[in-house]
Amino acid sequence: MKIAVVGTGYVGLVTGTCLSESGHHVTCVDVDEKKIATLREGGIPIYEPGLEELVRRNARERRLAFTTSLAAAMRDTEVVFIAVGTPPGETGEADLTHVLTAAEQVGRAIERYTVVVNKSTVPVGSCERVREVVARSARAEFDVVSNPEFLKEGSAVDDFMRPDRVVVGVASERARQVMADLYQPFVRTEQPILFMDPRSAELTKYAANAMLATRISFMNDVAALCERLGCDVDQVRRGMGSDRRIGYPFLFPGVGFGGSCFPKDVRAVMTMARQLGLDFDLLRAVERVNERQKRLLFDKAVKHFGALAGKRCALWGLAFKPKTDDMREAPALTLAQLLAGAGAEVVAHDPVAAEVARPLLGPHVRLAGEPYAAAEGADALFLVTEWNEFRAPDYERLGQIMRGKVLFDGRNVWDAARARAAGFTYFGVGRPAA
Ligand SMILES: NC(=O)c1ccc[n+]([C@@H]2O[C@H](COP(=O)([O-])OP(=O)(O)OC[C@H]3O[C@@H](n4cnc5c(N)ncnc54)[C@H](O)[C@@H]3O)[C@@H](O)[C@H]2O)c1
Ligand SMILES: O=c1ccn([C@@H]2O[C@H](COP(=O)(O)OP(=O)(O)O[C@H]3O[C@H](CO)[C@@H](O)[C@H](O)[C@H]3O)[C@@H](O)[C@H]2O)c(=O)[nH]1
Repeated sequence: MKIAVVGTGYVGLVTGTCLSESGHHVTCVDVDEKKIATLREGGIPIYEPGLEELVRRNARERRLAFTTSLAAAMRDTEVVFIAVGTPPGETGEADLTHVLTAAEQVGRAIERYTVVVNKSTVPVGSCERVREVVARSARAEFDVVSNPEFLKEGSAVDDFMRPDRVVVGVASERARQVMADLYQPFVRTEQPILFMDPRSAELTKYAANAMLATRISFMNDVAALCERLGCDVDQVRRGMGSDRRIGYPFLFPGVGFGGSCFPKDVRAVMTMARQLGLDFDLLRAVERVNERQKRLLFDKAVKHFGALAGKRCALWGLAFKPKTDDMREAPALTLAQLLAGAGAEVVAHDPVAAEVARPLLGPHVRLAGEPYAAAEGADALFLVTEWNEFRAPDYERLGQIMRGKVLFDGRNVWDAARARAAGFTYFGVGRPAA
């Protein structure tokens, strides 16, 4: 099939590349000329494991192309994906400006039967709004389909290639067949394509993210309880997760959830509910717990040190999760700002996200090119993002180069007993004090 993808961000670029990998001819479009130039030169504008190699190969084999011209990308196209950003508007509702602009441009370029697939995360009813906008200028028949994306950053290619399920909200049999053909290579084992009405598909995306965020805030509250009761949240988590009705994923307590999706999608669901006269109290609590959690390591440091002025604090990890350079709503930003605001000297290291983080951190946070360089002379070391290279630190070396011997492990990945045996004061999240 000939496919166009509008928007070459995390979702659009992964979608376009994976579809070309399955043999289709894909043209990715973006208004950002710099992104398109980078892609045309064989680079990729984001860090996503495994993606660059796939982009290069499919481009070389002429199944994947990049352009800033949507009209050119849509020539003879049977399917066009819309994968542009839906940032939160002022009231918390998803801002549809980019989606509707893209829909308008797509409408003008339609010259043959086309399936318009919305992949962006959008409020219920958006599919219908896209249909109305496209209808104003389309010169041929078309259908609009809702196909929310569930990939996670850091494992996006794998998630797309082997999805737990594919959700397709579709009203027409013709479009349903096109979508079934398109996704068939990715659901060859037992994973289903779940066909449903477009409104239900749109809500499924928000409900899934809100549920996952709820699990995380729930565990962060369980961790707080553990600290006060002298329990170990790791053991409680294992005990809970082994119940098949609960399961293990997304039960890790930490420094709060960040990223471009959970915070904005939780807010969007609350706004959607409020506009309908419903109070989604549960999600208000999820958000409140998350705000508290982003401050947790700072509060622990204040409790331990008293005043932080003049203390040197080293941060390992800045990205909102490992294996990405995405800094959107990263908990590290909150921690760095709080520490710097309290007069501490902050030095941070991230293996990938440092350049993206630099302008967001402000002048008071220094970046180090290497983890131990960040820890040099520090009074305390904070683990914020659990990159693999931070998981087994050299405690002896840290003991020699740090000024103080205090560790704040925001992800519970360090061995508390080993750290304490090496003379460190160790604080985790929901782990018992020594
Ligand atoms: N990032 C994720 O992990 C993820 C996962 C699932 C769903 N989503 C959802 O997918 C959507 C896209 O997210 P993202 O993270 O890929 O966004 P992004 O900000 O990384 O990328 C969006 C891209 O769209 C481009 N764009 C905007 N308007 C355009 C237009 N009219 N024509 C062409 N290009 C245009 C922008 O220049 C940008 O490059 C959002 O709704 C998001 O909520 C994101
Ligand atoms: O047990 C856990 C799991 C995650 N997190 C945090 O939660 C945030 C989000 O992590 P993750 O979900 O792995 O990354 P995203 O790329 O934001 O993916 C989420 O958001 C995407 C955009 O909607 C969806 O497509 C995915 O299914 C959904 O997992 C990060 O800050 C993680 O550190 C925890 O604190 N504890």
